[in-house]
Amino acid sequence: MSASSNGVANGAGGTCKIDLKDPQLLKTNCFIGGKFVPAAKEDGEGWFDVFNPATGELVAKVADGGKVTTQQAIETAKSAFDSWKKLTAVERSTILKKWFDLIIQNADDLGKIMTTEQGKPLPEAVGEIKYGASFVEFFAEEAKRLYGDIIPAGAQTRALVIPQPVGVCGLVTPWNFPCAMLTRKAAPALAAGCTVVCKPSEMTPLSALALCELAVRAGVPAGVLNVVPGFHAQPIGEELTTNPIVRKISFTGSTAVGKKLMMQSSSTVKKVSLELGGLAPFIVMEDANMDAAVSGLIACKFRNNGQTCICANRVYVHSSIYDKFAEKVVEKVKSLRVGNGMEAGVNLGPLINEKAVEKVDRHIKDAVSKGAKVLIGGSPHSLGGLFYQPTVMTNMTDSMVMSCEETFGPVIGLFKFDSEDEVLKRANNTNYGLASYLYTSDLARAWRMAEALESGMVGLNEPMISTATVPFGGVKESGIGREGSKYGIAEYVNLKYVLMGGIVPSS
Ligand SMILES: NC(=O)c1ccc[n+]([C@@H]2O[C@H](COP(=O)([O-])OP(=O)(O)OC[C@H]3O[C@@H](n4cnc5c(N)ncnc54)[C@H](O)[C@@H]3O)[C@@H](O)[C@H]2O)c1
Ligand SMILES: O=CCCC(=O)O
Repeated sequence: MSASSNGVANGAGGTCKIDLKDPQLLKTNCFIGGKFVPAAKEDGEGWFDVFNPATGELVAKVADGGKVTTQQAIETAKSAFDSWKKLTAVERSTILKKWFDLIIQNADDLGKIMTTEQGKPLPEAVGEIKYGASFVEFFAEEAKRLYGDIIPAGAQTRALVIPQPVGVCGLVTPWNFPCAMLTRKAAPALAAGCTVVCKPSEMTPLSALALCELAVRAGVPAGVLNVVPGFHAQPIGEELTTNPIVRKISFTGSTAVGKKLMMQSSSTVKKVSLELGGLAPFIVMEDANMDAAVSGLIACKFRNNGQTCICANRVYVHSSIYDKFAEKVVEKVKSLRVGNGMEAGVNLGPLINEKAVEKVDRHIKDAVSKGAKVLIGGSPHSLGGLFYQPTVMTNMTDSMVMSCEETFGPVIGLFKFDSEDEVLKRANNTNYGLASYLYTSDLARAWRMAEALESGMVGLNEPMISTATVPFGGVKESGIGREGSKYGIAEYVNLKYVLMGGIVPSS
């Protein structure tokens, strides 16, 4: 079956038309060698459905790539690597800046595509497009600052260190930030001189493909950026991780899949970066500015309806302020509006799929069965479908699933604690270590606790920690490597050491 020219085809549950200023941004084929092409014959030349999580309508039928399509993309990226790496940093930077400009110019359309396939409210989707674009801008600049070193050596020698692009990179990205997770990888890779093959989530391939259309317009040469969408992730992932041409895998997604890709990548000893799951503790000390902590928690927890890897998952509140804090949080949650993200005034869209709804429901039921008290919400929303009520629970204990499993939904569970030592122990008692949040007015305590928290990132009296300029990433089973900042481009280079001899010292 083939998609119609605007990418919209008839589905049993109705179809969904996206009202775009530029309909050419809605692409449904694979993007290989600078062209939108069907999946390979050997992969069946099939299509898979992308649904709108708010309405259940079919948004588009997208080319269903597999192993052979991925092989073709890898070969294409390999051919493009030779000339792309030879461009000067300024030449690559100029192209990336053009891509950035086009993403910003088309932010409204890109936001509509994202809201339609992912569900987040339109203003939040447009916000993600701008956030995603900021990685392209940042790394366009950073391309020009990929410095090497000269190290003093012997009397007649000098040791040189040259950063060189690693080669073809396989980038695997999730559905929760379909634009920013891709640009956070592709922009530094391209800036460093690498070429890439991306596999977006099967739930949100349209955002990735729209970025490709803009890359063509920006002058990104054919084969430098390739995207293979596919319903079955495994064959694409297997090819990316075992094909010897691919020299680097960068993955964002669940810890379980990250471990698998890391293991698969070991057969060809690839460089690996992993941005995985989190279980962020959000700690409110007795000396915190309570209103700031409440607002911070709402911003942090409900970003993307709780479906963000750095969302607070365990909220620890000092026993002396616990009841008041809970009351204030409930007041704020009452004002959150749930609905279709295309409607004005909506704060929380749908969850991504049935599995996500079941997980949220399971976490709440587990907590309630062990003594938690639901102050607001606690069940699916009356809108039905994938909508869930924003929920606040008290009386949380460490025996509940929410204390050790990522919820990825709009649920706040408040855990009581009595001392700094106790809360640090409980916060660190997990294999995850992505983000932590701490609210306190005591500067010495802020330093002490920030240093003691076992996570790659800490928000100190601050819930919104992500920007292109800082190193994003986790410790323990939350990941390896950093994205964003000067450290983000380092993930896409190998350092070559050259010993230069024959230097005759001046007399
Ligand atoms: N640390 C971070 O920066 C970060 C950012 C966003 C999301 N996440 C995490 O991602 C998870 C949610 O995303 P998700 O549900 O899309 O995760 P997921 O692991 O199910 O999927 C992520 C991507 O991997 C693909 N995939 C799944 N199985 C694969 C396989 N066998 N081989 C190759 N690719 C495979 C999926 O199709 C998707 O493209 C959460 O755990 C969240 O915390 C982490
Ligand atoms: O889901 C995790 C990534 C979101 C972010 O970059 O802040």
